[in-house]
Amino acid sequence: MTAHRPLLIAPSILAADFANFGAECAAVEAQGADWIHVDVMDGHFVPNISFGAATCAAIRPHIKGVMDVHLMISPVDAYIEDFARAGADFITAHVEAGPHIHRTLQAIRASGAKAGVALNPGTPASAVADLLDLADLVCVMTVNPGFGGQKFIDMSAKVKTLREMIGDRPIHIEIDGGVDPVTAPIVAAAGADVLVAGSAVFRGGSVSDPAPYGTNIRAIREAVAGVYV
Ligand SMILES: O=C(CO)[C@H](O)[C@H](O)COP(=O)(O)O
Ligand SMILES: [Fe+2]
Repeated sequence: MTAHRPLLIAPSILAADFANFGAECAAVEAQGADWIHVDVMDGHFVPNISFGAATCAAIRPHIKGVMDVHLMISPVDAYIEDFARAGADFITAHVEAGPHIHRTLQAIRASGAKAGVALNPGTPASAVADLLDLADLVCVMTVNPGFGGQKFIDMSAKVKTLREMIGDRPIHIEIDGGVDPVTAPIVAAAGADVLVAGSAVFRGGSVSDPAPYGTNIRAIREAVAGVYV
């Protein structure tokens, strides 16, 4: 099912120290993070405001690997170039964010970034059926977007459906929301290969004491080791 790709852990800096993003990104990468997940919220598509493209550009030099930008904004298209210029490797937009997600994914790829499409918990897998040729990543939300630290909503049936729909295409299935060592195996067994985790990674650590980040990342990896094959 997923044997051809490694399981990737993408800490969400929504749970990091906002006054210290650059150092937090470097610290969590040094502790074993595969990607850095960056949550952009506009107070309109979701009921919370986080930060925008200028913050992404500021943290980019502190990230050695992949910067994975999750846009919880509407409209999207006018801002794609800003996030691409900020150095996003993946730009993910929500299927619910507007009437023209197909055009949005085209625009993301045209910007040079890889294109992701996100699904809220209430949106079925079928919503991306005609988008897979334009997508490098499908993000399955396991919380209603807008806040970190929420309780996991089991979307494993949707993940299984997506994995079948995707087949052999090189498209990541990313899980976002409430991922920890208890919930990670549920979605990894269903076919997800990128796990976003904010609270469960940053809990207990800090830039001056980053070792807990590594412990928390390893705990998630060890929890999925038996089921991710
Ligand atoms: O997109 C998000 C919220 O809308 C965050 O990426 C997500 O909530 C991660 O945080 P946590 O692991 O604490 O749930
Ligand atoms: Fe996110």
